[in-house]
Amino acid sequence: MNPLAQDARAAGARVGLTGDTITINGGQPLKGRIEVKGAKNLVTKAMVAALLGETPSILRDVPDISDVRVVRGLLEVHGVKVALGAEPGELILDPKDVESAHMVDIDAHAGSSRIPILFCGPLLHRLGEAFIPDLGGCRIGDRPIDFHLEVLAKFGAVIEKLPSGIRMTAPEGLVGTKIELPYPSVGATEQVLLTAVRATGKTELTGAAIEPEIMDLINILQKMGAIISVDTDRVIRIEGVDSLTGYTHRALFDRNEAASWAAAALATNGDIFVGGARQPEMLTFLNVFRKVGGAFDIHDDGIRFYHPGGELSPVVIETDVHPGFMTDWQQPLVVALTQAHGVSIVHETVYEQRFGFVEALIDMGANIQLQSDCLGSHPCRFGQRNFVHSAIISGPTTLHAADIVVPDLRGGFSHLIAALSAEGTSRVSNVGIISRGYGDFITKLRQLGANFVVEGE
Ligand SMILES: CC(=O)N[C@H]1[C@@H](OP(=O)(O)OP(=O)(O)OC[C@H]2O[C@@H](n3ccc(=O)[nH]c3=O)[C@H](O)[C@@H]2O)O[C@H](CO)[C@@H](O)[C@@H]1O
Ligand SMILES: C=C(OP(=O)(O)O)C(=O)O
Repeated sequence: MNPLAQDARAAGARVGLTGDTITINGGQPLKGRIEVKGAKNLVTKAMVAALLGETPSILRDVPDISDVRVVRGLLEVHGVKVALGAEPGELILDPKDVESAHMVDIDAHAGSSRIPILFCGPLLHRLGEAFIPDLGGCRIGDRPIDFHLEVLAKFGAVIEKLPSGIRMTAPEGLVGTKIELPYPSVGATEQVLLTAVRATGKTELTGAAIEPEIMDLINILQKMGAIISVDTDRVIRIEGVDSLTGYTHRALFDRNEAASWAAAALATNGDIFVGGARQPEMLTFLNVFRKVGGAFDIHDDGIRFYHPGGELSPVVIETDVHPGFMTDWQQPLVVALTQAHGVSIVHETVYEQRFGFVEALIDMGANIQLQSDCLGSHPCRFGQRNFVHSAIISGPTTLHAADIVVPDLRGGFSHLIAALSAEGTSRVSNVGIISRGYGDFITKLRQLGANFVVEGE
């Protein structure tokens, strides 16, 4: 097994996933309606924000994904009572016992998600100390946390690196500051927000990320009593306040999940109505989907994505920070691009190693060449550094069945799509990792008429 798959398998095992291998009889269009819930990349941060409130928070449309379970476990370790609310997908997060909780067993969640790093600001405010275990998340590059540590140090955190993780204290409290991010990192922007809202005085962040999930986190923090303005040119200003209350919020839908099902509709010649998907957050994706030859209808309650017949066309894509084409969308779309007539190019500019999933597609018959040059109009941070971060996809190619070990979340979903579009029977293992970000995906595949068997069921 390759090291990536080993990491992924270990991460899956850590969060207790079952039904890890599925056998797929491909070659049939996916058709039907599924619903997407709140975004993994917002919900997990919204759960952390509840730590900042003096009163309980209510979060709605929480998806049943393992990243939510990991963050729930971390919050409970820190004394937050987490209970299910009256409506399906509703969580009630009560932080009143945080001060009296002991930090035990936090290491049990090490390596399962990247979220623990975002506990630092809230815990420093509430307890004056924080311990962060080794982080997980998809292995799609080095994934350093230098921006996070620099940001926290600027607020006044004292950081001590230990063999088992990172310990932080704030002997003088946390004080607002001026910060400039060298790259608009989603996580580092969230770190600033979650720390600045309760810091003493004002914070000015330039070079901020402005993804829709960040804007929704800002909505939540404002509901809690924070004062945050988002100005032009990636500048966010925060005025610290003395206390925050809990919030009630319905999470933004998961645009990454929606784009993945859209790509599945295109690659399998299918027709999928994604309930809960909205146009504004998907504008950039929809343009590319249309250029490739996919069709969509926007409805009040979701978006219908379908293959309208005819040939698919090649495209040139560069992934980028918002409002660009999101990095999490490229893997599922690449499967559809193997069916386009001509040469497509994908230049990945956000992560330096996000083409690990391509090896399995090549084994299945795809014609994909990987390059370390920047194959796009923008030279990126990875050019001239031997990172294989551009792909040339020549199509159409018939995909045939294979045995695949899923390497990471989005790569894994793209492997599912490939197996569903390929003729024959594929065995896809380590699918548990897909539950990190795709709630109930086995049920949804059934709703869409996929022909597969979960081993052991
Ligand atoms: C849980 C979550 O929300 N994950 C999303 C988040 O990840 P995440 O928040 O980890 O991604 P970032 O935006 O921080 O990373 C972007 C780039 O900045 C670099 N970087 C980041 C932090 C740091 O301290 N130093 C540094 O060099 C990263 O290596 C990467 O090359 O945004 C990514 C980019 O939209 C998405 O793909 C992930 O799905
Ligand atoms: C890379 C991803 O997530 P994470 O940052 O949680 O690993 C993803 O959602 O595709």
